[in-house]
Amino acid sequence: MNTKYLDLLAQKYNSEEKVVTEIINLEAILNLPKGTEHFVSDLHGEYKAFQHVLRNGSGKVKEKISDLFAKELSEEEITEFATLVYYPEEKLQLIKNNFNNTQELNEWYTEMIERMIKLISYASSKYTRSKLRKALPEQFVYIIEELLYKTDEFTNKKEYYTKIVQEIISLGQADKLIIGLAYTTQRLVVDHLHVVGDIYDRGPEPDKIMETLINYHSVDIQWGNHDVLWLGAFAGSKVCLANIIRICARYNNLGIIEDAYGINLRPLLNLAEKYYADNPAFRPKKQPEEKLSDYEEWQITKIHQAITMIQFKLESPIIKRRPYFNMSDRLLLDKVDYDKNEVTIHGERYPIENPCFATVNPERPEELLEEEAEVIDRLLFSVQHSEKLARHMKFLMKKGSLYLKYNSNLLIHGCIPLDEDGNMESMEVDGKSYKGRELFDVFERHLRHAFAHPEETDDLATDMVWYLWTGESSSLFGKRAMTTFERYFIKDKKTHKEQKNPYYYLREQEDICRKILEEFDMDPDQGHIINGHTPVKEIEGENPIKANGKMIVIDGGFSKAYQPTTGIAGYTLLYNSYGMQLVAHKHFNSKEEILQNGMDVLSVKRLVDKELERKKVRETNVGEELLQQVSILNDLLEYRYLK
Ligand SMILES: O=P(O)(O)OC[C@H]1O[C@](O)(COP(=O)(O)O)[C@@H](O)[C@@H]1O
Ligand SMILES: [Mn+2]
Repeated sequence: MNTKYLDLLAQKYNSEEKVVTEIINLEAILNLPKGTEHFVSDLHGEYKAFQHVLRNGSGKVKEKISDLFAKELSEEEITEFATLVYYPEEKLQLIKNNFNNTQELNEWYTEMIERMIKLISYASSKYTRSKLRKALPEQFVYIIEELLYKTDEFTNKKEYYTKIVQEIISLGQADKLIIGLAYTTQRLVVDHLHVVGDIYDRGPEPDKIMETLINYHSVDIQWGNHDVLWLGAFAGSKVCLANIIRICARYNNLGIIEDAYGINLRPLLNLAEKYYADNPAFRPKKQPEEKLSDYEEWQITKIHQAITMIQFKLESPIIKRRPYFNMSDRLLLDKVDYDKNEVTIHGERYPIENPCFATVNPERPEELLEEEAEVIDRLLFSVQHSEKLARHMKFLMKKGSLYLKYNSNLLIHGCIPLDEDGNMESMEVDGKSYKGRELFDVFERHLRHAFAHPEETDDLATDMVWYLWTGESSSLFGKRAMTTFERYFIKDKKTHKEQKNPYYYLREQEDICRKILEEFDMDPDQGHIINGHTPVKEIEGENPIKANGKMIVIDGGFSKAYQPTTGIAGYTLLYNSYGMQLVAHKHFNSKEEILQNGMDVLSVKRLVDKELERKKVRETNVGEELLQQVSILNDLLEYRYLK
């Protein structure tokens, strides 16, 4: 061990006792049961549903309450108490309205505080006191610790505790304390959160999800194809930018661009008003509760067309300057007969429905009008200067990666590109061929480079970010080609089909999953692949657990727009010291419904894997780090303090 480093460390641990204490502390932590990991994916802007899953810890909160209180509380009381833990502010308000006098209310407060303290004591039993302290509401740490660590045998203290609780109530602090305790419980129930991609697009509030994640105690993110699209836009890719605005227009979410991120859409609207009219193919998709005036709907329809055409035009030069992207089939603007409104795809001619080619010059279809070029430049400037978006994108970079190896599991959003025989599929980038893990690393390097150079808009790194969104060998897209053009303009549904990478049927096989785990230097006996991206079609009998449990698909099914195809809202995964549990969620309607009726949206749990012995921190990623620290501290002890 480098002695310079040890000298530096000795400044922090400047006595033998300090080193010894820290070693003992770390050893103690290593022997605690591993914390609970919570996996969610495909949130797609559905902040409220995500909040609910986070607040109830995919059912863990209620489970702990039932464990503790099943004997003394009825099912109804348990649900009511669970709701108080999920939404303390709102539930307090509702409950308080039911009381007729202060005495009744105070009795209720006393009981709830006692229950909450019991619950916290139980939920924190596998953590150190120091960790629990960090999770407690700051202004009440001292008081809660007094209440938590009371020992019932010393009954002479009982009065003292009763007094503390009474004081809290009479000082008007009971609500605050209950709210603080509720959030502490939520935090204790889940130790670490994994978001397996697709925070953005289709739903209305991705920005709020980002704020939640920024404030969350422990989280990592595996980027999804939609997240990468946003990162690309921020990193200077105009075509990614056109895509995010197109998707926001398509799902009636332009508020995200304008109101949440403060990006001015006026120039785009002016262009749209000038060149486009109503067009059924471009009307926004709405949820039943969303209302738009005819005027608003026309405006969005026009913006939708304007930005879609800009997107198609921007794709062409990239496809042409990167032949190894192998996307020349996608140069569809070149294949349109603008007089007849027909397009030739794979040798077949199709009529174009609902055309909107007013800005296209048939001689040079990819050429942007000066106005279009100006609009996209102004949009890019605005995007790159949005303070809030910058904060969100930087967080996404800091906590995110294309894949993650965590506690012997491999977490990826999309796929590992495979050929039909189950071999890693290779892709050529700038004259060199890559496959498997190496390909992931190349993709990630380019993404990070593009992000570090937002002033570059046409370099390889920036083009590669777009490739990740839509390229045939992208680990995030996982399909051969994106048929956006066909879905807007051609009636014949066979042209809409997007062929999936063989990975999506091969992943049913255990040996393929084992091979993938080995490719990532992981133990195939221990590990699992945890995958998002594709909704599990429960309706059609699809099982989210595949390949003898080696593959777990956990699309959370949060996206309302996609729920009719899945039959269930989706899945989340929990992994604690006893093993893994898959949780199936039903549709989340509203917080109000849960507050009123206590309806919880969880159902079945399937045991994915049961540990024969309870897993300890020692056997986890965190444990590995702690073990290294212990070893360094032992070196320090020997070098500095032991004669
Ligand atoms: O349903 P929409 O809005 O038409 O989007 C469809 C597009 O979304 C994609 O499915 C990608 O999004 P997902 O990652 O959510 O699957 C594309 O393959 C497809 O072209
Ligand atoms: Mn996806």
